[in-house]
This record gives sequence, C-alpha cells and structure tokens, in this order.
Amino acid sequence: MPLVAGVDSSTQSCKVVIRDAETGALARMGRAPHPDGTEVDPAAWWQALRQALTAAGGLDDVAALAVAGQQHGMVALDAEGRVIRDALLWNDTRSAPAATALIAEFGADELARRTGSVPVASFTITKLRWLRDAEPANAERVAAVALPHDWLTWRLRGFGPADDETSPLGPVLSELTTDRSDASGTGYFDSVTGDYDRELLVAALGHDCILPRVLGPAESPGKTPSGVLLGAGAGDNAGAALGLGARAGDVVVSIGTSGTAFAVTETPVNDTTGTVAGFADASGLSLPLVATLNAARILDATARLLGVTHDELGTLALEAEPGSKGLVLQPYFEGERTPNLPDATATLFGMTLASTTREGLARAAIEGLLCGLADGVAAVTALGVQAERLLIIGGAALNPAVQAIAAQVFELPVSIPTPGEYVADGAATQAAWVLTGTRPSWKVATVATPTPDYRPIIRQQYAAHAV
Ligand SMILES: Nc1ncnc2c1ncn2[C@@H]1O[C@H](COP(=O)(O)OP(=O)(O)O)[C@@H](O)[C@H]1O
Ligand SMILES: O=C(CO)[C@@H](O)[C@H](O)COP(=O)(O)O
Repeated sequence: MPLVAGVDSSTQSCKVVIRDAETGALARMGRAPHPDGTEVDPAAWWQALRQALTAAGGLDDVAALAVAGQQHGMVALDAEGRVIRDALLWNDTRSAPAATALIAEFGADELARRTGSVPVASFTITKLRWLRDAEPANAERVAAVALPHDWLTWRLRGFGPADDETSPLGPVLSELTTDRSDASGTGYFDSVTGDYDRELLVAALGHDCILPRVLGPAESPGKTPSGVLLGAGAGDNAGAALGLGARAGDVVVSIGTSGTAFAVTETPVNDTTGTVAGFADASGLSLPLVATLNAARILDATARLLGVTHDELGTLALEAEPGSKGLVLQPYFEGERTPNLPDATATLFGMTLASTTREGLARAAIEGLLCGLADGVAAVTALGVQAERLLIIGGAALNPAVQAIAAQVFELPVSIPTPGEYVADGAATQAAWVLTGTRPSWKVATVATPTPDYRPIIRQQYAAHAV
C-alpha cells in the first residue's frame, strides 16, 4: 500500500511520521529541533522540516503528506513573499495589551459571537495589532498573513521568495492555503460560516491583506514539485484529535510545550468569559479548547533545579504524599494564558521545614501542572461537553509519575495512549484521507489506565491560592 507522511511543526521541534495509508502501520520517523524563544525566523522551521524529512528517509516512496503545526504564530509576508520579521509565537505575551484594546473596542461578547473566542495574547489578531502599533513600517509592508502550517505547506508546494532556490514557483501569495482548525485560532475567522472577518483583520493590522484560502478536511492544496499530494494540514491540537480518533465522551489533555484540554463536539461553544476557545476541529466539527502557557517545561525547570532527569523527578515525586505536605507550586513561569495573567511569575506556597524537600518539590511541580489542566477540563465540561474518559498525550505524558498523579488529580478515568506523535499522526491521517478519499480509522492502543485514586486535597490546596 502507498505510504503517507504527517508532520508536526511544534514549538520545540519538527516531527515526521511515515505510515502505511491503509493499515496505519508506522514505517519510519524523523525529528529535528526548533530554536528556543517566543519569536522565531520561519526559515528555521523550513530547515528543520527538511532535516526531519531526511531523517525519516525522505519522500521518494511517499504518495501524500500533510503538515500540522503550532497554532496562532504570526507569519507576515511582503509582496515579494519574504517574511517581514521573525514570527511571534502563541507563547509570546507582548501583545497582551493589544488583546485588551481589541476587547475594549469590540466587546468580549461580540468577539465571541463573531469568531467563537475572546482573544488573549496568543491569538494572531493581537499580534497584528501589536505590529501596527510597535512596528508601523513593518505593518504597512504586510501583503499576506499566514500561520506556521500554512506557510510550510506553501513552501512545500514550491512557493516562496523569488531569490530562494527552494521556491521555484516564486511568491504567489494567492496560493496560500489553510484549514478551518488553524484559521479558527486567528481571531478573525468565523468557523460557523467559514468566512474571514475582514473588519476585525483591518482593525488589527490597519489595512486588508491576502489571507490563506480555507480548505475543507479532505481538500488538497496541490502537490510538491516532485509530485507528492498534499493535505490541508491543521492546527496541532486538531491534528492530535484526528490522530487519536477522539470521539464523543473523550476529553484530550496534551502536555507538551503548551498544556491543552479539548474535545471534539458536534456543536460549537461560545464562551464569552474567554476561558474556553471555540476552535474548529480538522474533520468539520468543533474543538472547544483551554490552553495553558506552562506545561512540560514546568517539569523541565524543576528537574533542572533539582539536578535530576525526568525519570528521577518522577521517582522523587512518588516518594512524597498527595498534597506534598501543603507545598503548592503555582507554575506561571512564562506568565499564563488560562487564567489570563500574561505578566505572572511562578510562586511556591506552603514552605515549611516539613514540606520543603526534594520529594515535595518534585510532586508539587507535577501537581501544579495537572491542577491547571484540571481547571481547563472543568471549564470545557462546564459548557456541557460530554466527558467519560481523559486521554493524556504529549511529551510529559511519558512520565510514570505524571500518569499516576493524574489519576489523583482528575475525577475522570485516565487513559494513556501508546506513546507517539499524535499531531503528526493526525496530519498523516489527513494525507491518507486526501489520497484515498476516505478518512482512515487506524487503531490507537492504550498503554496505561492508571487506577482511579482521586485525592481532592490536591485541587483544594491549589484552588486556595488562585489569583
Ligand atoms: N519523560 C518525560 N517526563 C517529563 N517531561 C518530558 C519527558 N519526556 C519529554 N518531556 C518533555 O516534553 C516536552 C516536549 O513535548 P512535546 O509534546 O514534544 O512538545 P511540543 O509538541 O510542544 O514541542 C519537552 O519539554 C520535554 O522536556
Ligand atoms: O496555543 C496553543 C493552542 O491554542 C498551543 O497548543 C500551540 O498550538 C502550541 O502547541 P505545542 O507546540 O505545545 O504542541
């Protein structure tokens, strides 16, 4: 059977999976790192994608490919198809005042009604407003705005600046494409009507510009110059939902650079408080989602501080008792998005001689991480979303202590799917879908279902320090 490739161009790295289009069997994988920082030259993503494809054995025997990627990043292009400035990523909070200004101008209810979400600093629209105000000369040059997966798909088709040898087809901006899921994170797209809201775009950027054409789930933007058929691609969380085959009753928690809690629903949500974003999924449905800025890196920072590996951090954490003897980490290392506290910093509460131990700190880090996500799950289910089990994915889900403590923090039964790259798998699913005309239903195995062990003390202590 033909092979298909899926790409996850995420915050920290680019991952490629190559699978059999019919069975979904994994043939090969590749990966390459992305630079650190909350603003990145998209050229680094293009280079990492090409490196990861090479590491995965290349595309010579691959029939179709799709790219999923980190949401919201602002890729501003000039009329010659050049990137105007480094892309501002979803976790760059400098546009928080722009979010406040847009909400003051239009009203939170009106923005939620028109776009499904009330924007925070992560959303592309706020980054465009920041550009207009902070770098007016750059804003004036903007001829098109794309998201990371849109831009990479365009580059794969052979488009790009005229003087770049990897873009033989040149700077044809009207050939930019996106999909509903990623467009729904811009803040100027209505996923119910499928239309861009140009009034909001102009209010943010100061003028109209080319936006990528929005493709349906099984629509192709075209081929690579060597003839590989391309899928529409997706935002990474929608990609993960597709890769997992998430169905009614599933709530997915992803613990990567970002923390997210989301579900696939038939009906769109409309949360005027701004806690739950009313995103679209990659199959034609909706994807209500809560995101935190702080997730796996909470554990990276704590492990670094304690001078241990991730596994050792987990072992230490399981040696402390639930609730860490009152030690609570409010883990807002990078500010926070949910709750919306872009300038917050992390704080450790409840330090006593008894609680201030290496074991307690390791556990408090995992408990703080999971409590933020439990609040996210609660916000999604409070909107009436059906929740029967939690699927936990992402880099930190690999940690046995995260799995065990999740069963103490979440009230829902927890399932850990086989460790894998579910965002890239979702993109590979899109590639198979566009190739065969039928959405594949590849099997996803579960490796762990930790015994439910709910300990209310953990969330009670965390809630007591809520800002
Ligand atoms: N065993 C582990 N325990 C805890 N964290 C881990 C473990 N393995 C990887 N990670 C963390 O997971 C993160 C990467 O997760 P990933 O889902 O690939 O992120 P992203 O897709 O956002 O780039 C890194 O911060 C990494 O340190
Ligand atoms: O901002 C969001 C969702 O709204 C993040 O989920 C980004 O999409 C980044 O994803 P990762 O790189 O952490 O997977």
